[in-house]
Amino acid sequence: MTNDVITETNKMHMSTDKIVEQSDLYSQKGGTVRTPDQNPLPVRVTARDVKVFYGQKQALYDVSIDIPERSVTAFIGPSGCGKSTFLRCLNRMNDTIEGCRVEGQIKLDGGDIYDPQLDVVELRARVGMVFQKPNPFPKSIFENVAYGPRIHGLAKNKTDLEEIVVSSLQKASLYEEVKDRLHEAGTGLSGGQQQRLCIARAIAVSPEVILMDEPCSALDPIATAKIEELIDELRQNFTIVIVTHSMQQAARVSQRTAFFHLGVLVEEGPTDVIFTSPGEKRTQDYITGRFG
Ligand SMILES: Nc1ncnc2c1ncn2[C@@H]1O[C@H](COP(=O)(O)OP(=O)(O)OP(=O)(O)O)[C@@H](O)[C@H]1O
Repeated sequence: MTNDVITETNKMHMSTDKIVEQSDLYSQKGGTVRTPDQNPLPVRVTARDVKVFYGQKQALYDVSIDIPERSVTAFIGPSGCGKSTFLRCLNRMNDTIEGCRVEGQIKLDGGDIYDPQLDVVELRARVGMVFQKPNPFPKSIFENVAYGPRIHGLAKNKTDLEEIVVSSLQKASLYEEVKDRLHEAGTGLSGGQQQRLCIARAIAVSPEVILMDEPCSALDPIATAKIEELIDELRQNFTIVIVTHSMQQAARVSQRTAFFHLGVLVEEGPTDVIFTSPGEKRTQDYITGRFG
C-alpha cells in the first residue's frame, strides 16, 4: 500500500470541514490504512509503534492506533495475528508472561502506561479486563463485585459498598436476576450470567476502559445477544475494546474496527467502512472469507 493510496483512501471518507482535529496518525507514513471518523470522538488511548516479542519471536510490528472514548473498537483478524497480544498491552497484562517484551509507547489520557513509576494494580483498575471464559472468584455474587472497590478503598462504609455492588450489577444487566441470592456462589450462575458478573466486577472499580477478549466465545447465542446488548449500553459510559473472531459481532457492536494480520495492523477505520469499502485487499479478502 503506497502513501498515495492511503491519502486517497482518507480523502474518500473525509469531509474536512467535519474533522475537528486531525490526529497525527493520519499524517504518519507507514503501512496501516486509516480512515478517520466523520465526527471523531476524543481519544482515550494512543499506541505508537508498539512491538511485542515472546523471547526471540516477534508477535507485533509497529502497531499505532488511537482508541476513541465512549465507543467500541473491535480487533479482528485470523487466529495468531496478535489481537489478544495487543489487547493485553493496553493494561500491561503481558507483564505477567515470562519472556514477553513490549516496545513502543502506549498512553492513557496522555500518561505513559509503561512508566516504571506507575502502579500496575491501579492501571488495571482504570483499564479493566473481561476474559474469554467467565472467571468469577469462588466467592458469593456480592463478594465478587465488592472485592475491587474494597481493595481500592472506593467505599467509605458498608452502605456505600452495597450501593456500588447493586449499581454495578444493574449496569451489567444482572441485578434483577440475582437480587434474591446475592450471597450465593457466583460460580453457581449460568455461563452468560457469570460473564455479566465478571463485567459487573470490572465496572465496580469505575474503569475508564474495559478490554474484552472474546467475551462471548464460551456462550450460547441467547447469552451472546445479551452481552452484545450490554456492550452497546456500556459504551455510553466506558471506552470498550473487544477482540472477536466473529465478524458479525464486530459489525453489530463496534463503531471502529481494526484488522490485524501476521502481527501487523493492516487497516483501521469506522466499522461500516471496514465492512463495506475497505481500503486494503487483505482486509477485503478477510471479511469476504477468503482466508482466516
Ligand atoms: N504466551 C505466549 N508465548 C509465546 N508465544 C505467544 C504467547 N502468546 C501468544 N503467542 C504467539 O504470538 C502470536 C500472536 O498470538 P495472539 O494470541 O496474540 O493472537 P490472536 O490473534 O489473539 O489469536 P487467537 O485469535 O487465536 O486468539 C502467535 O504467533 C502466538 O503463537
